[in-house]
Amino acid sequence: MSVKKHKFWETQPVGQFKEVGDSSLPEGPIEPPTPLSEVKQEPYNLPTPYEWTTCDMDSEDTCLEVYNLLKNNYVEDDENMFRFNYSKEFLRWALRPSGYFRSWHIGVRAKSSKKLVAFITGVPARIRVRDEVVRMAEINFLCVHKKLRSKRLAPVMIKEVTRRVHLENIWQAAYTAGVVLPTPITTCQYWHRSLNPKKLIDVGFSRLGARMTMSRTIKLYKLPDSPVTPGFRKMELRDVPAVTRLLRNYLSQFVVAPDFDEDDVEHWLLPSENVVDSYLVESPETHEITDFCSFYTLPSSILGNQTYSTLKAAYSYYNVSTKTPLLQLMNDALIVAKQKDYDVFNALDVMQNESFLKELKFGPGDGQLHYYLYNYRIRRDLKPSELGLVLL
Ligand SMILES: CCCCCCCCCCCCCC(=O)CSCCNC(=O)CCNC(=O)[C@H](O)C(C)(C)COP(=O)(O)OP(=O)(O)OC[C@H]1O[C@@H](n2cnc3c(N)ncnc32)[C@H](O)[C@@H]1OP(=O)(O)O
Ligand SMILES: CN(C)Cc1n[nH]c2ccc(-c3ccc(F)cc3OCCn3ccnc3)cc12
Repeated sequence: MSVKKHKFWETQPVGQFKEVGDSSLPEGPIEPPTPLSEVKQEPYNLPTPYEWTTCDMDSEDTCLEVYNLLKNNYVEDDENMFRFNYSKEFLRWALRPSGYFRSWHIGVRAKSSKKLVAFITGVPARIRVRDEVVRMAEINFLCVHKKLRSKRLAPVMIKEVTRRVHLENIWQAAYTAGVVLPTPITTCQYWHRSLNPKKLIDVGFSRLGARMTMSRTIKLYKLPDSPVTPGFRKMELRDVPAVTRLLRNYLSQFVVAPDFDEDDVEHWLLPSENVVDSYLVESPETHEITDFCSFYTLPSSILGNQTYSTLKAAYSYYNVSTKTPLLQLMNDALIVAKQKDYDVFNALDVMQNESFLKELKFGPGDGQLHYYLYNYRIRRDLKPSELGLVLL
């Protein structure tokens, strides 16, 4: 039982720590929707020196401001050696799916300097929880400038994005965090597969194994020069209907998963240079599409290293295997990532990922990623293998 005081989160419609284990509480929304006329019409108050701003990600200048705020102030690993460095094109992709609301791309500026000092976003998504498809907001990119931390700005930003989501008649949300908050629906481990072990050791991401030399380590992680599966190729626009069928069928086995339609698949899974890569297996005999794998590109800045400034990382996204063994499919994903000069391939232990992690020489990461639902209780917390949702 956690004794931590969550002064803000205790006021929110989320599972509270003291309720953990009380399976008498019904599954579903914690609070009913409010009539739209009763939703607060005006923004929450910020401390005097600050003002709200809506960030138009189509604007090159604004997108650059958001990029720089995150590049300098967003998530770091536990040892503060790396910081996510989401690219501008990645941010535009992540924040503008079909049906997005510009008003959910919320910034805070200092009134005097007009500098962007904080950010939080939502994008609309249809998330299935068991048999219920729920319209939700996926909340992400919460960031307060390092100089403005511990001033209780985050709760104001969370309340403001909640208010703007409510105005669109959406009452649930999904989000993930590396920190424990009331109350995770599941807690995942992340794993790393070295592709460029020399660089990873040089920058301190990995350590040379005991009784291992560098050349032995390079050999250990060596991969073939090209994919081994016949019919393995990049996804194209014409594949959207087949990939949608394949993915919907695969995701139906999980307790929580996105309810992707063809529009969603076109946006989230069609390859986009330096943002998202997706491949499929088209049977050379029948031309049926039998398997699919994808990863997104999220570099991390390397803090305080003279030689290298950036870690090029691929993150496992959605993968479906119906004919090709998942192990072989994911090994082909590793092979193309290595071909494209990624340093490391990361994966969470969600979906069926656990079945390939150890065998493909992934090593465990040093932290966890917690998944949360807002205003939606589920009967008991899930195993990572019951989760079919990957947030960026
Ligand atoms: C119906 C629609 C609903 C939509 C909304 C749904 C909910 C969406 C929720 C958001 C989901 C975002 C998902 C996402 O973006 C992915 S998680 C990544 C979050 N961002 C970072 O870690 C970047 C670096 N850190 C920062 O910028 C600051 O430390 C942040 C801004 C994180 C906190 O700023 P700060 O200056 O360090 O702290 P105060 O302002 O003084 O505030 C302290 C309070 O904030 C609570 N806190 C700390 N970290 C949090 C986190 N990651 N989520 C939620 N709450 C978080 C903390 O527990 C405390 O509340 P408590 O006293 O109750 O414990
Ligand atoms: C998901 N999305 C919301 C971003 C996000 N927020 N908080 C996080 C905490 C961990 C991971 C994560 C997820 C998968 C993974 F393989 C490695 C990870 O972090 C490694 C540690 N690290 C942090 C920064 N640079 C390296 C992502 C996130």
